[in-house]
This record gives sequence, C-alpha cells and structure tokens, in this order.
Amino acid sequence: MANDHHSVDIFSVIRRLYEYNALKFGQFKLKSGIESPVYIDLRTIISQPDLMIDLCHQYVPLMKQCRFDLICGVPYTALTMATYLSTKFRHPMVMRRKETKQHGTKQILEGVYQRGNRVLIIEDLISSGSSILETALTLRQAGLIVTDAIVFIDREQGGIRNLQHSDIDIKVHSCIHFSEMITYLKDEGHITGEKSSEVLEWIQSNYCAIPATLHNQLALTTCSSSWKSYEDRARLCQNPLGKRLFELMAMKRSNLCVSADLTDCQSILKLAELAGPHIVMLKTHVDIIDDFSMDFARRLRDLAKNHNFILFEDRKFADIGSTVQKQYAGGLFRLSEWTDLINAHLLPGPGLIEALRQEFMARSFKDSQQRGCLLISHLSSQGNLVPVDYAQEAYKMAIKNPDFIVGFISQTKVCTDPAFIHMTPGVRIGNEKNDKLGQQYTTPEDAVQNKGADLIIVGRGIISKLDSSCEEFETNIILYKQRGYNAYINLCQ
Ligand SMILES: O=c1ccn([C@@H]2O[C@H](COP(=O)(O)O)[C@@H](O)[C@H]2O)c(=O)[nH]1
Repeated sequence: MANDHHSVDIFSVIRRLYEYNALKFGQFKLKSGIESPVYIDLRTIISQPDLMIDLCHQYVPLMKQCRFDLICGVPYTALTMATYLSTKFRHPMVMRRKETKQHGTKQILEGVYQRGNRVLIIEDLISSGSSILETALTLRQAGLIVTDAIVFIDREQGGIRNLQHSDIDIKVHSCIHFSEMITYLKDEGHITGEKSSEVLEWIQSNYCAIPATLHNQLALTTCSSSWKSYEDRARLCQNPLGKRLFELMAMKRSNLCVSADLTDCQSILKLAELAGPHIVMLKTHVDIIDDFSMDFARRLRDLAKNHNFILFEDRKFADIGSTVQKQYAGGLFRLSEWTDLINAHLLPGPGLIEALRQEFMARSFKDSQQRGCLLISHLSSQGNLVPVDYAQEAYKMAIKNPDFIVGFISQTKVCTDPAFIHMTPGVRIGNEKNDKLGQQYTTPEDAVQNKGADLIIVGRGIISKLDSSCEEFETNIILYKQRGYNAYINLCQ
C-alpha cells in the first residue's frame, strides 16, 4: 500500500459530519420499525467531496493491518468509499450487485478476480453486521476469501461480535466507536449531556441481531462448501433407517418422496406399483383412506420391499407421550406394524420423543425392523404459526437423539450436520404457486438449492397423473426425480 500523507484528525471529520447533517438527533423510525434518538446517514457526503476524501483516509491505517488482494464496498453507500480507496491507492476492486442482472452476463459480482483471492470489505457503518455478511456470502460463494472488514463507525450494537461467530469468522475493524463520537460531540457542546446519555443508553439497550433468514443462507453456504454425497452421508448416520435412506438415494439416484394423498387403498397400491422404481419413499396420510385394512397395509409393505422404498406415515404426532404411544401402536391403523418412518411436533416437549423411543425399541426387539422419526421444523403453508426458533429447538432435540431422529420436515436448513436429512414438501413443477388453501409451492431446484432440501416431497404434482396413461405418469415422475436429484448433485459444483 502506498504511503498516505493525507493526515486529518478523525474528530474534525465527525464535526463536519454533524454540521452537514449526516449525524442527526431527534426521533427516527428505523427500517426495523423501532424508534431511534439518533440517525446516521453517510450517503449525503457524496455531495461533499472534501469531506468524503478526509473520511476515506481514516480507513487507511486500518487497511495496512489487513492482508488482501482486492477490496469490495458494501452496496450502496460504501461503494463510493471503496472506489476512492481503490483508485487512490491502486487496489483492484470488485463490485457486488444487490440484485442479479436479468440480462447480459447476469453477474452478481463485477470485476476481475480469481478463486482464492483475499477480499477486504469496506463498509460505512455496522449495526447488526447483516450487510457485511450478505456481501461476504456472495464473495465466498464465488470462491473468494473474506477475513476482514473495515467500517467507519461501529454503532456498538453487537455487529462486530455477531461477525466473530465461528460460522462467519470476519474480523471487523472500526475507525471510530459510536460512544467516542457522542462523547466528542457532547464535550464540544454540539449536543447536551442529557442527549448524550439518552443516545448512549438507547444504543446499549438495543442489540441488533442478524436476521434468521440470513443465518439460514449462511448455513446453506457452509453446507455447499462442504457438500457431501448421499453415500458419504450414509456413512455418517447413527440411525440405521437414516443410513438406509441415504444409501437408497445414492443407489436409485433419486431424492423423491411421493405423497400418496389418495382416499382408497386400490389407488394407493397402484401408485406404489407405478412410482416404486423412481422413489425412495412413499408418504401416507392413513386417516384419509376410506377403506383402510391391515391387509392393505401388508400389501403396501410388500410393494415397498419389492421396489425398495421407505414407508413414511405423515401422522405429525403432537400429544402427550402416553397418548402418542397408543396412537402409534394401536387403534385401527397399528402404524408400528407397517411404517418405517413417522414424524412429530416438538410442542408437547421431550416426553413425546421418549414415548416413541420406548415403542420403537420394544417393537424393534421383536421384529428387528429399522424405525425412525422426523421432527417438524417448519410448515409449508402460508401464514403458519410455527415460531422462528422452532427449528433450533428441533435441532437441539435431534442431536440428543441421533440414533432415533432421522432429520427434519423443513422449509430451510435447520443445521449443517450431514447425518440429518432435510425433507421438504410443497414442491410442484408448473405454474401453481399455491393451492388456494394455504399450500405454497416451489420448484425442485428452489427446494434443494435455496431451501436446503435433501429430499423433495411431491403430492398432487404426481398423483394428479395417476389416471393418465402409464407412459404419461412415468414421464412426469421421472421429470421430478431427475430435477430433484440433479439439483442436489449440482450443489457440489
Ligand atoms: O409443511 C408441510 C408438511 C406436510 N405437508 C404434506 O405434504 C404433502 C404435500 O402435498 P402436495 O399435494 O404436494 O401439496 C401433503 O401430504 C401435506 O400434508 C405439507 O404440504 N407441508
């Protein structure tokens, strides 16, 4: 880095920011909806070139502490700062677009770079750290290395600590802390002691978290960088049924589960026969079948054996342990006798899981059948009331029971542990985006590549073709199979 002879005291920059109204005191509604007694808007300084230059030079001593090949400004405010620093000190720059272009090269990252180049992120200020993280994710997805970021102001609301998290690991350097800036403005008589205390108290009690959606994206990125084949994942599984499922997925080159939401036994058996060669799992809702009998259950089991797929009853257990034991083993359906996999909500607490574990063990002792349970971490329906932290609770429950919990019914990645499977319903090819009763659809590619699905669950997209010709049924199911499987395989590139 060339020597910088441009030395300007940082507090003179702060004073001028205050005079140019880039630091405002009053009552301001933030993007999050909360009211803040202070507002910092560094966008305005593009109209004050001298101030812009003096502010940019504050980054220089910190840049000397970092190792990098390229710099990248967080769009949009810091783009101007990064551009100045790039041209002034001859540091090559890359530019991240906020939106992907719909035409031309469709690049999200502009400029010339090579995988393995180290990129220093330049940002104007940090609150939660989300904007830096978004930029870092794009850079990392392009194979670039991001270890450091420099901000002009640290708002001291937790952002620097958020980015130190081991999954993110970005060291953020700041030119000035918010409290230093406020103290200076108070000492110089620009704001009163009362205002200064009010603002400092507000900052201290308003920690900013990184939104859950961004955390999910992070989990996906971490995952794609450590992509594992289904065979490898089978080896990591402690649960025999989970292991068998991953093996089946690798062997049949399929990550497709058909949801047999049909109301008569004959249609379900026909579906199982036709779909069998292409699927790894058939899912039932046994309580919608008008003519259920244990004879049907036995015939379905035979088909599952012949075509090598797993039977999953989507029962969504959600009661106290003792009731769930009876629901699983008894009643008209005697699920424990013919299903491999069932699923449960977490709402009733660990007693439910313990109840199923006891039943599984008692049964497996008699028939040595492999059994497993999925936890519901999300629902696909619009307006569902599943709380945001449900997924984290599901993960905590899963790691306590890895021999028994196979994975999750999810809409985003719950965890990066490759031993747990993520199964995603609400998948359909075509124009239907919903079913007018709350179901929300996405494509196989979106489910796998953006929502973290390892396996896709398809109902009406497949069963609607059951009365078409066998050829048409098969063409359609093969399309789902190929698109779902290729989407997973393509993740490794
Ligand atoms: O969040 C959830 C959980 C379960 N399902 C079940 O999956 C199938 C989806 O059927 P489509 O015809 O593909 O809509 C159905 O059995 C649901 O009960 C879900 O959709 N969403």
